[in-house]
Amino acid sequence: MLRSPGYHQQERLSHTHSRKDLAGTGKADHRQEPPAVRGPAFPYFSQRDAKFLFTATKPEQYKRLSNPEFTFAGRSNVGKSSLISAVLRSQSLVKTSKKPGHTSTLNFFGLTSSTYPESAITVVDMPGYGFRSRDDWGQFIMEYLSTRKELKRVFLLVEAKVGELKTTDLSFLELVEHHNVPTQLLLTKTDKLKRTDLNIVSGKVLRAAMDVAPTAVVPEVICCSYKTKVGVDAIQEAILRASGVAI
Ligand SMILES: Nc1nc2c(ncn2[C@@H]2O[C@H](COP(=O)(O)OP(=O)(O)OP(=O)(O)O)[C@@H](O)[C@H]2O)c(=O)[nH]1
Ligand SMILES: [Mg+2]
Repeated sequence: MLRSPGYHQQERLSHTHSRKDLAGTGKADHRQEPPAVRGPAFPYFSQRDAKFLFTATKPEQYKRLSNPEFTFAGRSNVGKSSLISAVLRSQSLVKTSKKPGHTSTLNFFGLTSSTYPESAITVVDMPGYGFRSRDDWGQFIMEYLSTRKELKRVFLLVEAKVGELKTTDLSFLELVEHHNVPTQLLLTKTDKLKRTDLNIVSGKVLRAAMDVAPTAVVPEVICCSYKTKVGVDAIQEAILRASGVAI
């Protein structure tokens, strides 16, 4: 059972769009604030350095870790690696590229410091599905999602400007529903969209995801941008709350 208890009881985060918002007046908060990542999770993340743990292209290569694991998934070029580098506050460690299909292995990262030499959480960067993805990637994803006991939550990234879930996203959601993996939508590159459009897109995407994966999908979208750093604090907070780390 991979579901984290009580995830649905999360407090409302800034830059998030909950199911309640969608049914209501559309007064969700999507302010594009200046690049300041100073939410309640900031002390935890700022006191630790990102550390590359290992890389994997097949299940035998990913080691067992006792820490809760958070995996960033989504179509190629949606901004997974960029967002991880912002969340972990390490631009040099996580490689990004303008070209889709850049990340080609499953890359595992931890957070450590001299005071806390053992990382308490793991963040995983997935290769994108869709454009230029490997033929056997679907099988690899399936094995990872179905067997990885450490997996606490998947963040499924959808580019705000695309404005909808593609067939590959829907297939991915069917998988997480089948394997009962809590999955939270991140609407990315929100700097490219007007706030009013963002409200509409958040609602549309969340409803579509919940139709396919009503049990797995966390009923709250985080709107984020690597460029402006909006929503990075909300992702950090979601990670710590789902891990049971006190903040
Ligand atoms: N405008 C804007 N561009 C972004 C943002 N996040 C990422 N990008 C750009 O989008 C491109 C792809 O970013 P990556 O982080 O490498 O995307 P990815 O999902 O890891 O891609 P793959 O590894 O190929 O699957 C890069 O050129 C980034 O600079 C954002 O928030 N806003
Ligand atoms: Mg990448």
